[in-house]
Amino acid sequence: MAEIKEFKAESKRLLDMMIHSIYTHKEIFLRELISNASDAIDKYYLYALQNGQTPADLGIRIDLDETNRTLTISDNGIGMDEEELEDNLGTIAKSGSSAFKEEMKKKEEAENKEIDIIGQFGVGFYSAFMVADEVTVLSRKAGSEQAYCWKSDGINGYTLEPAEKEGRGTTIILKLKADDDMESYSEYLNSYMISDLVKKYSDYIRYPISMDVETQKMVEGTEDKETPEFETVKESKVLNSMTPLWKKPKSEITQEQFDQFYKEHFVDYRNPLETIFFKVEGNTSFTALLYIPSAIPQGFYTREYKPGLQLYSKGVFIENDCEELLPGYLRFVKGLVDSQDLSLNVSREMLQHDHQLRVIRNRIEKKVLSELSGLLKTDREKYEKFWKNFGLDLKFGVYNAMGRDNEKLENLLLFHSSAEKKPVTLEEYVSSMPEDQKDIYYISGQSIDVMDKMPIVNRLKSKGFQVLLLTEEVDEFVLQTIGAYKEHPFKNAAQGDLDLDTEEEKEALKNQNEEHKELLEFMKESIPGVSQVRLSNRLQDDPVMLVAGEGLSFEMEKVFQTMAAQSGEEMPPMKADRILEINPNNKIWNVLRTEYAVDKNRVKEISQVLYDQACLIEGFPIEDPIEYSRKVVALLSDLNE
Ligand SMILES: Nc1ncnc2c1ncn2[C@@H]1O[C@H](COP(=O)(O)OP(=O)(O)OP(=O)(O)O)[C@@H](O)[C@H]1O
Repeated sequence: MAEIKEFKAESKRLLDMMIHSIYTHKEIFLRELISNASDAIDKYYLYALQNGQTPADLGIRIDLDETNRTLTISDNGIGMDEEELEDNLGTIAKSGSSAFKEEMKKKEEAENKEIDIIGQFGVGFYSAFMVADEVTVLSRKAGSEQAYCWKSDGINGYTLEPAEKEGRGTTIILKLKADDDMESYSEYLNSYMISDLVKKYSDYIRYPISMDVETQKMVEGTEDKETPEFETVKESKVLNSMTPLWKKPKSEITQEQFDQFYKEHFVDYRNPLETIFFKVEGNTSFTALLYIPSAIPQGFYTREYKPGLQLYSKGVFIENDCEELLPGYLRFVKGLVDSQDLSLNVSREMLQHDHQLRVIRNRIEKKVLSELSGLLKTDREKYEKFWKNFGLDLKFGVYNAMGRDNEKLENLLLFHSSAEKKPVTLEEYVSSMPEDQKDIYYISGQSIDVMDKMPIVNRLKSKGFQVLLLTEEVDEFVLQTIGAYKEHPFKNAAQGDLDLDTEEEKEALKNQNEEHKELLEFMKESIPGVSQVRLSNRLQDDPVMLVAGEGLSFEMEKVFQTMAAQSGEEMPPMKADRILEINPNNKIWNVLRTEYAVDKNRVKEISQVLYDQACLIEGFPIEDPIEYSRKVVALLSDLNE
């Protein structure tokens, strides 16, 4: 009987912690052991080259034995001698791989691109004890005839003794724990489960990982029968695809392969709209394969939608949906990042330094934006398709940045133009402005058609000015955040003074307002809620219009009201200043003037009806519809008198 050696004291504590708390998913034990096997083969590869041997048939094997409840992982890598087994597996957190890397560095052979060691902490091996209550390691070092057997239950120490083994390498046998209420360890004996785990975590390990899997085969000699017979046979199958698509040079990848990869990995049956593939070399080197979907992803607007990119470290899968890799407004981007420079924490489940992530995220952001800007210039139709799906996200990007880095996104924005009858960029708007136009005009509303017919829009159009017709709630906030584009301020056409009149027109209007000051004041007093009633040249044919004062616009008021209603919280009412403008060229103005001399009460009634009408045009509910209807009918009835 071999002598039982104790784990070193600190190792004992670490082991317990390992098994119970470092990893959140028990299944990653397979990833750890496969990564170790792959590292060992890498090391052998180098050893073989240095010793004039030709490495051949390198690979990893998985064997499942239901009867004995064992899962075995074998590799034909470098193997371990007695001392290494003792050192590497008897002391937790002593990584032979990091010692190897140090040595490599010293020899300045680390340049050798073939060597890309995954292990660094010296704890991964122990994850085996999360699923096994006995682990046996049979190992024979390359160049030695003697093998050794290390065995442990993970609690009481380990035994180490000479053993027999054919060929070099390491075989690790896990005796799986018995199933309990919390966990079914038996599932690690299921070949489908193991295939899935290899695909998930170790698909891009560059040596073949093979396993016997059951397949249906036609029984020989039955092919000519009416119903050919089938039998279940076990066949060795390679489970991993080995070379990650993104590790190939761009010139060797077809768009079809990119598309196929997207569809397989990112749950979409459509081809992506755009593929972005790039590598960055430097302090933080990485490869990114990104996609812009051609349609809004399923559940995009629900809480369940998980933004973020897949993260790989040296081809080994680390996590899905890594949000830190993307700014929020690019949450529609799908794809992955693979970096060899990430400082992962011990469990490889979390990233330690957000600095590296920030570097990667900034590069990704820049790249995506420059690709979008290229698309806007070279393929407008495609860009507009993108804009239709994800333009809202870019707008939120502007809004949430609160005026920081406006230049980053402002040139990618599109708004519907009254002149072009299609979306235009701010650059396009400004470059088609007549010389006497100072401001960029916009108006907000529910429908482009309705806004396009609005009196003020017609007025601006008649002067050769185009108007941006905004339909989304966030639009006005976005323009306010930007403030001005190329020194042209944004101006809400339905708000404040537009300063469109000539000096003479301004003078004439001022005089008119002065002359009828008393009537206008009387009207104001008759309408609760308005801050001013005035004559205006803003209107062409229509009798009245409701205009907001400087500050809050009507559309913003509506947005705040909706927000307050949704939150259910008591908020102080956010109200835009209401100004009623009257067209002095409309017949109603004459009526008001005449009636003011004879029947002030009637002027009061007409004023209130006009105000309610202006509210309706602006999309506000009228306060007392019954009263409004009574007044209209009364006024109509008067026509016959
Ligand atoms: N299959 C193997 N063949 C040869 N050596 C191995 C094998 N598995 C483990 N080792 C040795 O045991 C050491 C400890 O392995 P362990 O998985 O605990 O740590 P690591 O791989 O170095 O780091 P990490 O914690 O990042 O996985 C390794 O560094 C390696 O030297």
